[in-house]
Amino acid sequence: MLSDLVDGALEDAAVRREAVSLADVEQAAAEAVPAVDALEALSPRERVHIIAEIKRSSPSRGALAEISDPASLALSYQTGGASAISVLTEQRRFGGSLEDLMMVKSVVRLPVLRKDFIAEPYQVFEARAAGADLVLLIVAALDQRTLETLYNLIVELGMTPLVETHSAEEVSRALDVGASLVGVNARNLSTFELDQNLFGELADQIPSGVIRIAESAVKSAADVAHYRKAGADVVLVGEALVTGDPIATLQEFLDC
Ligand SMILES: O=P(O)(O)OC[C@@H](O)[C@@H](O)c1c[nH]c2ccccc12
Repeated sequence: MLSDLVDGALEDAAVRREAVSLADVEQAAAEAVPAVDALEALSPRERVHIIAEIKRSSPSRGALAEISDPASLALSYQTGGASAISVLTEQRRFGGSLEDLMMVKSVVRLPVLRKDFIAEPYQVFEARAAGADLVLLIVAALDQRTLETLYNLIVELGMTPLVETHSAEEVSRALDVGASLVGVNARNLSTFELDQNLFGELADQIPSGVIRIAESAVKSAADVAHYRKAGADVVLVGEALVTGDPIATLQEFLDC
């Protein structure tokens, strides 16, 4: 499944590249408003930070929400106290687009994450050109050399990489490239299995000074408290926010 998602994302990028060349997208990235400092926005504090996600559907959960106006949902997230916004831009299985990200970026002051299956530089330049401040890199989807190349490019463009892991080995690979924002996804992207204990098992391996993010299936205040206790500085929440009342849910989760 993960390699299908990556292949699909690369095919879609190749189609966009027919319309906008690499040189043009590089130029657009260079001219974009500079990225905001996501590390500062997510730096550990007494309260948990929430990255609030905009996601219409997913291969594991099916259709979640229509979201006809991603900008207004993002504004609700900002009002509710989110520290950053994640926008799924993958089209085939998640129903997102770079246009969603641009609309969101035009209305919020919070840092915005491009959540997609990023595997080549073109997609990183596109992210910056669309206004992204953070870019997701999924360790399981990349060989170490590509991970490093993409990581360095994201940093060169002034953005922050969020490096996603799902095992002890992947955490070491994330740390080897110098990641300062490490996510542990409770969901295995190949089998879709969930393991809510994984974050707690891997958290100790992530040194202090590196921001630790717990991702996926955070559905209740109790889940937030569970991850907080296990050492999460940040939780990334999608489904619970797009299917419920976003402001009330954020406030409840922030009170943990
Ligand atoms: O909707 P949830 O269960 O709250 O999960 C959000 C987020 O963790 C999930 O969307 C996610 C984590 N890593 C990803 C990589 C690609 C696509 C999606 C994801």
